[in-house]
Amino acid sequence: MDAIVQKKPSRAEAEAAVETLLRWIGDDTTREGLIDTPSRVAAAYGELFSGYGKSPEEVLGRTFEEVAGYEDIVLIKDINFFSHCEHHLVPIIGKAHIGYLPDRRVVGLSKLVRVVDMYARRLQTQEAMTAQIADAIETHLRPLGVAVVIEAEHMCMAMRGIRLQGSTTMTTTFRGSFKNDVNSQLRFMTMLRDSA
Ligand SMILES: Nc1nc2c(ncn2[C@@H]2O[C@H](COP(=O)(O)OP(=O)(O)OP(=O)(O)O)[C@@H](O)[C@H]2O)c(=O)[nH]1
Ligand SMILES: [Zn+2]
Repeated sequence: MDAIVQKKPSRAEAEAAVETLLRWIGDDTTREGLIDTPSRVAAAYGELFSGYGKSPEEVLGRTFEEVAGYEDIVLIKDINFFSHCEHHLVPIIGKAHIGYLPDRRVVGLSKLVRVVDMYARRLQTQEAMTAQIADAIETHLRPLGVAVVIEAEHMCMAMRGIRLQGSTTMTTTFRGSFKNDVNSQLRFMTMLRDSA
């Protein structure tokens, strides 16, 4: 979901909404500690959800080919991220692992981390985030294959609702050679596990 169709409210409207929520939970928004909270929350949301202002083209637009003929899997693991679930606006805390099989072109390693960061800084489900990262790499890098694994804990399950702490959800997306060739998939999973 890249297109934002609704009109963006003003900063003042956002702050007023936070103030309403604070009153709704039962606190006194005129007390000293809360006076600046609507403004702080608006600023924090700007940072926590800055991923809406970025696009995968921007992040993955620059690729290079001078890799001395390297043509094996590139795997970057343990990319830590914080996101927020789209159902409750509560944190999702996790790690992403990305592998791709280059078709001549590679991308700067930090750009893979930036792609994770961009999608993490939007409201998410874990499944969507996994697929979006794979899509972005597939579309902009055109590798022979891409594999994305995400492991995460959902605070909306730990802090509220079912109140289950310490569980990890794993999602995987395999594209291209990783989807079509079980051996590539196994190799990726083995590299991930063995380097743990
Ligand atoms: N599939 C999926 N579900 C998620 C994710 N994050 C949160 N959820 C779930 O989204 C569901 C929303 O269910 P609802 O019944 O609409 O909302 P709810 O009444 O707040 O649900 P409970 O959490 O069971 O109290 C819950 O089961 C959450 O655990 C995610 O990334 N992927
Ligand atoms: Zn949730």
